[in-house]
Amino acid sequence: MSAEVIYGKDLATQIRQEMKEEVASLSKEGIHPKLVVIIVGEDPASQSYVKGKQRASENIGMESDLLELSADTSQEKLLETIEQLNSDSAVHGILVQLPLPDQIDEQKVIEAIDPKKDVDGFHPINVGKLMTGQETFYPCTPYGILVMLKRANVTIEGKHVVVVGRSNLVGKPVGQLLLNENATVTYCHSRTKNMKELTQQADILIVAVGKPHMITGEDIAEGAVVIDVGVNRVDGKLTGDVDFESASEKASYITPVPKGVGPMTITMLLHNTIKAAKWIHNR
Ligand SMILES: NC(=O)C1=CN([C@@H]2O[C@H](COP(=O)(O)OP(=O)(O)OC[C@H]3O[C@@H](n4cnc5c(N)ncnc54)[C@H](OP(=O)(O)O)[C@@H]3O)[C@@H](O)[C@H]2O)C=CC1
Ligand SMILES: Nc1nc(=O)c2c([nH]1)NC[C@@H]1CN(c3ccc(C(=O)N[C@@H](CCC(=O)O)C(=O)O)cc3)C=[N+]21
Repeated sequence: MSAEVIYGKDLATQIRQEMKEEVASLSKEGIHPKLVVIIVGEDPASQSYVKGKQRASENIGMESDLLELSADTSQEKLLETIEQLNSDSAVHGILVQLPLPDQIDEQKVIEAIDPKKDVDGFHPINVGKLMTGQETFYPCTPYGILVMLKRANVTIEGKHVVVVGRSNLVGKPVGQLLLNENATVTYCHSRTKNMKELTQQADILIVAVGKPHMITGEDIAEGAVVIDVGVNRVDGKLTGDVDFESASEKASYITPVPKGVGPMTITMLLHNTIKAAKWIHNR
């Protein structure tokens, strides 16, 4: 079998066009969705992601600010900045780019963001809502994966989903989101034994680890759907956690890196910001 490639990039372009129209129509009613991204320090990868987020917001006519804080910013200063944005009614979404420098407690920062402006969906209140199946902001990467699967007409209900990786950012929430869609979910992580036996049983395999090409054609079943979340820079080029060449010979659907999950992550961030603005205005 030769896999059909799910290009998140093309889907993202399509969805962003729809969002552009929505932003324009909200604007006529005096609602101007606005996102603020905070970045602490000068990590080049983080800089590149936040630039992408800025560009995407501007392209759909959404207001977006970037606050660049120096690498030695104190936790107190960052919390103060978040507090100001929480009370600024023109701001609907707040995203603090992770990871943060060592002097800052990531969990404290996440908990400082008003849950109604938490467009990453990382606040414990929103995590709890996702877990209990309530309407909330879904974390952008998991939500993007769900939308990709749905638009490719992949059935989720009753399927065995194997998630490799259990971070709070990606692995755990993507499993929860697909459990809510009635999948049967298995998580693998660094202490998992016989991982290959598990990945080979997956109808849908989601890989979010950060190790280039750790999953190959050998690790998957014939006809599996393979979602590659990994973004690794190898010799200056982006590559995923999945060896695309060998995996695409066996998979039924596969996502590439780049142009796969990444552009969908940004798209869902914009979606969540529009949702935040609509909620505040009871729309
Ligand atoms: N495309 C996109 O939009 C996004 C892409 N990413 C990318 O996705 C990848 C994962 O990100 P993130 O979840 O934040 O990463 P983390 O480093 O937070 O988590 C990595 C996970 O992989 C597990 N792991 C590590 N080694 C192995 C192994 N040998 N076998 C099985 N599991 C292993 C870890 O297990 P344990 O818990 O036991 O340590 C951990 O749960 C990265 O490449 C990142 O750049 C991230 C966010 C968005
Ligand atoms: N608070 C927070 N929220 C995040 O959502 C968050 C974060 N911190 N920290 C880092 C990770 C990583 N992440 C990506 C987003 C887009 C691409 C993306 O668009 N990638 C393009 C390529 C971009 C390029 O060329 O550099 C692609 O895969 O095609 C990748 C990775 C969001 N993250």
